[in-house]
Amino acid sequence: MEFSKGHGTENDFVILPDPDARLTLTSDRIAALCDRRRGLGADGVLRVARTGALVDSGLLDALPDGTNADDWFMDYRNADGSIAEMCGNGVRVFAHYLTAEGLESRENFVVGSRAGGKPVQVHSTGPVAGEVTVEMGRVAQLGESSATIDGRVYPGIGIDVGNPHLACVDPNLTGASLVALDLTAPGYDPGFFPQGVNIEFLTPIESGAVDMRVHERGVGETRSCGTGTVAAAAAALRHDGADAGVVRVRIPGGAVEVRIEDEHAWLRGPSVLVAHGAISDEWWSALA
Ligand SMILES: N[C@H](CCC[C@H](N)C(=O)O)C(=O)O
Repeated sequence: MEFSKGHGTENDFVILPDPDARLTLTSDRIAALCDRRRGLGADGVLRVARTGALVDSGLLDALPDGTNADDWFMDYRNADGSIAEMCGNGVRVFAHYLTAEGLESRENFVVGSRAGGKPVQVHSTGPVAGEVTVEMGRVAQLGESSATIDGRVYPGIGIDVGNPHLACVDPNLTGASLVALDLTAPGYDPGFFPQGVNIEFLTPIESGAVDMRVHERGVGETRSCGTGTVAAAAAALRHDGADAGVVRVRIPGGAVEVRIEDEHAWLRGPSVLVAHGAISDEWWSALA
């Protein structure tokens, strides 16, 4: 079974080419594949399938808004096997993979996701390095909530980027003190986020940039979260009394640029394709 491995600012993914959506992606198989000891290791899995094939196989109830049957669809799974609506770093790696592998010849096209069609612009696409801008769509604020670490409360703002986020801007944080935070299991209000939540901790904007770390729903702390950088940028602009602007978001895995205008966001950043190989069919079949 063919696979590729790639990452966007060190948020890493196993890519499974499956145009006709024939693979059975149980949560046990995804969790085993993402396990960094018993599997290949990754923060998530990107199945590469035609949107129409996912509808025909019953994996999608209907074509998501902004997509057509022939579009490639990013069928994203978190490392714990759960399904998430959207993955911003994943769309960049997905678009880079499609163009580097010759599955897509256009520079501008739409990637399907459970949060709808995401228009992408592939600025560069080599066999290893790529650079992509994703039109992330609408960014909606959900109201104030908070996260906790070791009993300390971090006020934040709930933000919907297609998936749920709690972005906590802390004026007392610096890049250095951000590194010291224990992000093993930050607390949040399950009443406010009944489907779980991705939690970002960040500094206020200084010289057009913020520093951010993230604890991802279904994964744990990752070196980067694309939808999380969008939530962070929106929260940082709100902290400064603005609702539009360009923010450079520095994460442990690198840096991306987020532009927000009229409650819509664009995410620009790198993608790296690390490897291509084969997963043992016997190993895969033996998993439930
Ligand atoms: N863990 C997220 C999905 C992956 C998001 C992240 N990897 C990104 O790049 O946006 C969730 O359950 O909503």
